[in-house]
Amino acid sequence: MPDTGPLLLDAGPCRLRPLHPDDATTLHHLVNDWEVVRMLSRLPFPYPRDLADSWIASTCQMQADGEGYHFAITSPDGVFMGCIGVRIHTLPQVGRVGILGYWIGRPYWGQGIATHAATRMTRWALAHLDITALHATAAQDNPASIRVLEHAGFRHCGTDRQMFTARGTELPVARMEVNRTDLDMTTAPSPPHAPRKLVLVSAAALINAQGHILLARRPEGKSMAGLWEFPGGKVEAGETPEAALIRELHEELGLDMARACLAPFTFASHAYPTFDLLMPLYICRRWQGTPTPREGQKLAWVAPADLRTYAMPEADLPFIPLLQDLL
Ligand SMILES: Nc1nc2c([nH]c(=O)n2[C@H]2C[C@H](O)[C@@H](COP(=O)(O)OP(=O)(O)OP(=O)(O)O)O2)c(=O)[nH]1
Ligand SMILES: [Mg+2]
Repeated sequence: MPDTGPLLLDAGPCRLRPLHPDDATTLHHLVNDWEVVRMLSRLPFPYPRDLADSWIASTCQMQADGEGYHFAITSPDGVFMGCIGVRIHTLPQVGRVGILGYWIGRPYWGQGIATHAATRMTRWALAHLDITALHATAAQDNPASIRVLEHAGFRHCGTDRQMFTARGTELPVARMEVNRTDLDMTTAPSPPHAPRKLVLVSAAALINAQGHILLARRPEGKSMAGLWEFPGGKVEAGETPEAALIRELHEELGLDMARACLAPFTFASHAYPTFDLLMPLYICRRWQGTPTPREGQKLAWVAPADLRTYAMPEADLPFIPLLQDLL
């Protein structure tokens, strides 16, 4: 089951919350509009009233099964304005991806609501769901929707043709995609020709009595959100790598430990698109306290054989066989 946390999200001037059966009347009133439906590939026009009920029921089931996460888009005082959702698909070679879809009722067009909702949903989905990327399509004659996706961080990755049920025909669509690296590039742009930055990070493989390793999921809002990492953080000016790690493990997990409990194991040296990472990894088997997520991160004790099932930052991948050999 993915880590979905409380499914109530702030998205600038709007809120996202799960759909409930009481939404059906308003949802039907807003979506049964030719100007809305003609841009949505799978919806019929007219949109039957009972389809609103069965759709809402199916979103609850999809969420319970971990197959889709659908939200009502509301104003801060709860006025229903549209829907947004992610459906999980497993693609050959690529693995699990989310398919983003949304619509806004016509009275609420032109206020940037779709952009706020899609931006928040994209960040949430990549931080909380076990997917490698989000995909979306938009009809080529719907430039407003293409712009929404661009603002949310999606890049164009081709064109296709898709059936539009309401229009009774196939139409050309823009295919768009965003992954975690794309988001990091848009949130931390570096000027062209800026010198590359070397970032020094200390990290720990905490190993418990069962020989399991503690991984932490980087929370929404941080770079690489949604990837599982070894707890730790950046070495600050004037700090030794060990002092930085002791400080980070206290700040992030509430643990206390002695310098002598940190055994240097190996290091990562990795060129990310926007910086170079140098990261010593220490082994630690003794500490005081129980690891407690203090920064909203999810924690998991992972058997060495299962490490590959957790999506990790690229720099960490060489650690996996070394830790499996050690343990
Ligand atoms: N802690 C940790 N960071 C990693 C790992 N692999 C990896 O590429 N990194 C990268 C992600 C970040 O770019 C950087 C660590 O930065 P961070 O955001 O965790 O730093 P921090 O804990 O000091 O947090 P902040 O105050 O800067 O937000 O190193 C890893 O296994 N553990
Ligand atoms: Mg950190």
